[in-house]
Amino acid sequence: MSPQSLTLTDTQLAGRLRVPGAKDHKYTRGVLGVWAGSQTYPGAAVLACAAAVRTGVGLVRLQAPQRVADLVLARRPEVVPAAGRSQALLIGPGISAQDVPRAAEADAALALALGDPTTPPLPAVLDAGALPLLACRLQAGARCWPWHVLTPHAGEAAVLLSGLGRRTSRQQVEEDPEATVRALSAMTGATVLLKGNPTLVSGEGGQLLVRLDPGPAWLATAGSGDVLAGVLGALLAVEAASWERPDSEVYRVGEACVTGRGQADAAEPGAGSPGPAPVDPSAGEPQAADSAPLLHGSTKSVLECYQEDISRDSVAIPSNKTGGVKVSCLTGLVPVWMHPLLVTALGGRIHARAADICAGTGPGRQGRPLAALDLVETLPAVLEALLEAVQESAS
Ligand SMILES: NC(=O)C1=CN([C@@H]2O[C@H](COP(=O)(O)OP(=O)(O)OC[C@H]3O[C@@H](n4cnc5c(N)ncnc54)[C@H](O)[C@@H]3O)[C@@H](O)[C@H]2O)[C@@H](O)CC1
Ligand SMILES: Nc1ncnc2c1ncn2[C@@H]1O[C@H](COP(=O)(O)OP(=O)(O)O)[C@@H](O)[C@H]1O
Repeated sequence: MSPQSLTLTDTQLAGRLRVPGAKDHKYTRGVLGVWAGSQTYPGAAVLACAAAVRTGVGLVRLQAPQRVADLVLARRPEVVPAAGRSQALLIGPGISAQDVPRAAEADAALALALGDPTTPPLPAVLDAGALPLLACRLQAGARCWPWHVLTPHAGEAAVLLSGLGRRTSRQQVEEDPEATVRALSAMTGATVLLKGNPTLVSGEGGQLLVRLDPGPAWLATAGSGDVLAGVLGALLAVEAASWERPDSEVYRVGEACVTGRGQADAAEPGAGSPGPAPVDPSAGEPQAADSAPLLHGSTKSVLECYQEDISRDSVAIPSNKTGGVKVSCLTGLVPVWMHPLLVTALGGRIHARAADICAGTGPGRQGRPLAALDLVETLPAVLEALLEAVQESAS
């Protein structure tokens, strides 16, 4: 694949949003495990957890020192300050290497997110204090997968690149953010959102780049990146939860991988290709042609989709079922390997739109200062507007 730069509309991005169905409960809507906040930076955990809750995840679990947990609960009593199974992780806001015990906890969570030969990786947002820890683990031989979303600002990107052996200054990152974000994606294997103006997302080893509307410069305020991390964490958890449903897209992709269905669609991209036949959830597990390792609808099956040497261009699926809307992207079909990029870009877009509302910016309007917590309270309205846009484009 040659390097590509994608332009994605709000409606295309919003197609990745999921509306809960009648049979959903909190565990099917996504559980996010958060390692954020420390004695020095307790507020980062408040902002990240509140943002995740307001983005619409089923449950947020927090692993943090008591004082941090107390502050989070005072603001968001929905958060559960205890360990348990999570479908996605958010690691790093408000954690620094100087706080050695707290950094060690984050590092243990990072090991969980990265997986090992016996345990598959988990989708995870790796922000702030998680990034230097990641550099060490990558130097020791670990590798990210596309559902690891890194969210450095220019300073953190410089430290991360340097930690990976490419000595880079913050100034160099700011001079060439595109080269930086592509290099980080290539060197880590992750999806990378480089914050700032511009805000750029790169995936597929740096081959794909999305340039996002950065939002107003009022966003340059303490904690707004922690809010973005919470939004992204929630989106990943919702996405990962959907993999466990027998009628999910990934379940269907798994079927396409095993049976070869879907390849014909890719040969004739666009123009309303129907994609693999829908799975009838009432019919029990669909039968695969050979063995059915990809049909369990779990994180493992998603991992196998990436690990199998499938022809990437041939695994195309009809996009998201939100209201039966087709989210056309490039060809009218959204290949599974583009999902992390789209979900990450969607998070960035939600964040920027929330900022526009809070700051009151728009054509000819300079707006007003915003505070990071204001962004959080605006998130439901942003999500509602995006979902409405998807519905309108379908009708
Ligand atoms: N209320 C809170 O608890 C807050 C906690 N925060 C946490 O504070 C910790 C330290 O965060 P910092 O970002 O200040 O990192 P640092 O203080 O470690 O800054 C690292 C370097 O990056 C540069 N830098 C900082 N922001 C930049 C940007 N947006 N673009 C380019 N360069 C930039 C700085 O000049 C510095 O050279 C993180 O864990 C973060 O999550 C911040 O999010 C602020 C709010
Ligand atoms: N000049 C700017 N224009 C638009 N957005 C900006 C600008 N500067 C920073 N931002 C955005 O503000 C957020 C700041 O995040 P970050 O640097 O992590 O702050 P914090 O660590 O305080 O949360 C990012 O989303 C970034 O893209």
